[in-house]
Amino acid sequence: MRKNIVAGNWKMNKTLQEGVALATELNEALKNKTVNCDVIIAPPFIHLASVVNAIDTEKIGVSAQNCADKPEGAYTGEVSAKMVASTGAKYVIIGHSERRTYYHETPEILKEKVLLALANGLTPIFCIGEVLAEREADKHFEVVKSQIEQSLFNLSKEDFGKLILAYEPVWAIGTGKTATAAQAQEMHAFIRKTVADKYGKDTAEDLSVLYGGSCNASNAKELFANPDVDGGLIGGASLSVDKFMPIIEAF
Ligand SMILES: O=C[C@H](O)COP(=O)(O)O
Repeated sequence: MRKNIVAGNWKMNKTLQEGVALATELNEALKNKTVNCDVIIAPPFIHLASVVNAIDTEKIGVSAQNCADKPEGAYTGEVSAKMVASTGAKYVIIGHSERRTYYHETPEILKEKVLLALANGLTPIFCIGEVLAEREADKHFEVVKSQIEQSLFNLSKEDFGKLILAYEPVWAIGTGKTATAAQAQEMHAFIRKTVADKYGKDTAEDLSVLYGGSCNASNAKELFANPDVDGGLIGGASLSVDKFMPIIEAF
């Protein structure tokens, strides 16, 4: 079902102690509050179980930032979707541009990760988005469509309906350069239409599509006010409760 969602991707930040402290502080801040969105945090793998134990997971969902493209076995250093699920985490970010760029994750690899996440009961938060050169060449719609087609259009309608998508223009990530509300709305509407053409209007209307890229307390309200923007995937501004709470409260 389509929901408003604010998700914080901590990336490679915070020691275990700092991460548990941040999660605990957020939990306190949300304790007696009614908010108009689901809240998710995505700490590093090694924090997952401790964070799950430190918070009320009915109020804050926990996500991994990645999972392996293999179910189990001799893959040194990898963490499987099954292991992620065993910590109590319910979500996993897949296809973040940092994984695509720095770790050379291809559409085929991402396709496997999505299948394994779903098979283990995790909700994938699947990231898509163009780099600056692609936007400047007016190829951003084509690029985003092909990212969706290549890694997700093998899914059944039922499985596709379990996904969350996150549109993150790569040029806006960590740069302080946010997409305008109009640019975000235009792309989110395009994403929904792409999904509708393949799976039908009902699936597209039920899908939550988040925006990510320098989203913060000052621009969240304007971004989230768009009809096709269902929330945000927040990096830098999710690393302190003072910065993250106003984004949650932008709904
Ligand atoms: O996953 C989060 C995004 O990459 C956005 O990061 P940012 O808010 O630091 O730009």
